[in-house]
Amino acid sequence: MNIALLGYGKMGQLIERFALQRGHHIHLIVDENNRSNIGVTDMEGADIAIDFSRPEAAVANIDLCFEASVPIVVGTTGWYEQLAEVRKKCLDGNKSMLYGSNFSIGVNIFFHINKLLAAVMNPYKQYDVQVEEIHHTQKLDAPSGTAITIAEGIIAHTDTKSEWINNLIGEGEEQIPKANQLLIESHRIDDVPGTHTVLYSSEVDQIEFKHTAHSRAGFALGAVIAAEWLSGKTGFYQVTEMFNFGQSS
Ligand SMILES: NC(=O)C1=CN([C@@H]2O[C@H](COP(=O)(O)OP(=O)(O)OC[C@H]3O[C@@H](n4cnc5c(N)ncnc54)[C@H](OP(=O)(O)O)[C@@H]3O)[C@@H](O)[C@H]2O)C=CC1
Ligand SMILES: O=C(O)C1=N[C@H](C(=O)O)C[C@H](O)C1
Repeated sequence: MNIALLGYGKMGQLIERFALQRGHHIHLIVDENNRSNIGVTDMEGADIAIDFSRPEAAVANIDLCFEASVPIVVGTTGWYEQLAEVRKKCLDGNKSMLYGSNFSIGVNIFFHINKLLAAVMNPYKQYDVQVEEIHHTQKLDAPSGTAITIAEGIIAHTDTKSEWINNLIGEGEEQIPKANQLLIESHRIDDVPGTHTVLYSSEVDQIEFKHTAHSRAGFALGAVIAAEWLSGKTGFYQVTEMFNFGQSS
């Protein structure tokens, strides 16, 4: 495939490496030198675009791909308050898009088991649940997109929780969650690629369910595989739809 890379930072550069390894061609790289001039004609000849840019840039990049009728895989997080609007544009215009807070296979297995675990824990009201995420200090958004997906999976399977709140540790006063609120605690520590933990705590014990990324390689390879999966499809997809781990909701 001819790939347009929208964003050429830590992830964009790694995605280029995996894409070349898998026999793809990099058709266009949008970086700080050319991003103010990119238009529909620059997208001509691209079979697919992969966006790993910045929260405030993602939606404009998606719009450009819709206008150019180039399918787009979006890994950028921090723009999900506009998700419903983007989904409508995609479906109304008969365009093609796949997005996901995390493209690694390990985290997608984690997402699946997280929902099963939440359903198992639901009757045991003596346990309170919390999500923790740790990322490098350059991360722009908090909580991480992955932590939001985890929290949504728990809320969907837990009677007592109806919304999440976030405390970014070290940044201002911490909120105390109400009984219906699921706390996501965010920590920023140099060089951490991404660690997510779900904790169920009672007076007598604690259950911890944890995923630790050792590098960004799983995210980058997953994004290239997602582009291959989206190729030839029309519609609006989430990364979780690429996997079939058996019964889930
Ligand atoms: N879904 C997943 O599996 C994963 C998602 N992510 C997400 O991907 C995003 C990028 O992460 P990462 O690569 O680590 O971040 P980086 O900051 O290393 O790279 C982002 C790059 O995008 C550039 N950029 C800014 N504006 C635009 C624009 N309008 N068009 C194209 N590029 C632009 C930035 O340039 P400049 O610095 O000049 O602004 C920067 O080079 C984040 O939102 C992160 O949360 C990260 C890992 C995995
Ligand atoms: O910014 C990052 O680095 C990451 N962002 C994604 C997120 O917000 O969940 C995925 C991964 O954890 C790394």
